[in-house]
Amino acid sequence: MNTPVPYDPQRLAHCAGEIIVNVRELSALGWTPATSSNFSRRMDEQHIAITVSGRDKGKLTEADIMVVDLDGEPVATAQKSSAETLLHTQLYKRFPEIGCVLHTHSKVQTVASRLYAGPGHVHLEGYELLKAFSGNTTHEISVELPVLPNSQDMHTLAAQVDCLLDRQAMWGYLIDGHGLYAWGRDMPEARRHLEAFEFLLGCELELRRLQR
Ligand SMILES: CSCCC(=O)C(=O)COP(=O)(O)O
Ligand SMILES: [Zn+2]
Repeated sequence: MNTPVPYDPQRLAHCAGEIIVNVRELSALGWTPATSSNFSRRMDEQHIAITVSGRDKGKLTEADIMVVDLDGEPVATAQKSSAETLLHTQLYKRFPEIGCVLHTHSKVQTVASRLYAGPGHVHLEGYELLKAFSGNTTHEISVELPVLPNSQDMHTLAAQVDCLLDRQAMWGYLIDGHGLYAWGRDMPEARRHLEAFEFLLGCELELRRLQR
């Protein structure tokens, strides 16, 4: 067994505080029902602060945030990290610039994932809000939000995500019948991307309803 690399407890307190404040707000919107969803923040090059599995995400305290290494192994704790830890660490490992990963289960995200699982992506085009995604300076672009088949095997899901990342730059993906992953360089950017996807998916669902 490898000796765990120590981390700065003050940095953990800072990251945990950021997660707690933001996730309470997301939870109040109804995006984390029934203990679903998970959240993480990069602490340094080797440590990730992430939610403990199974906790009520609307009532997070510091005791509900733990540390894992980039392989998802718990550091200096016997707690069990999110069942979906691998989907977080794969992003941190691959992209050193990623600082925050947010996963939610809103109704809009879940319904959209079911409707667009067939084509395997949601085509988002013509919206001013597309400028919310970092790197986009005009609404005259389109974004393909991938939709992956769900699996209880995180290695299967992570392999699918890796294939997508080989092909395209992206700030998030949906999992069929499950929810949305979104990320950014820090918490505000990850949150902006998450909110933009939620809003744009809501628009697409509303348009489909009106066009019926
Ligand atoms: C009750 S939700 C099922 C698991 C899930 O999808 C999720 O997001 C929460 O899992 P965690 O282990 O992170 O609590
Ligand atoms: Zn989930």
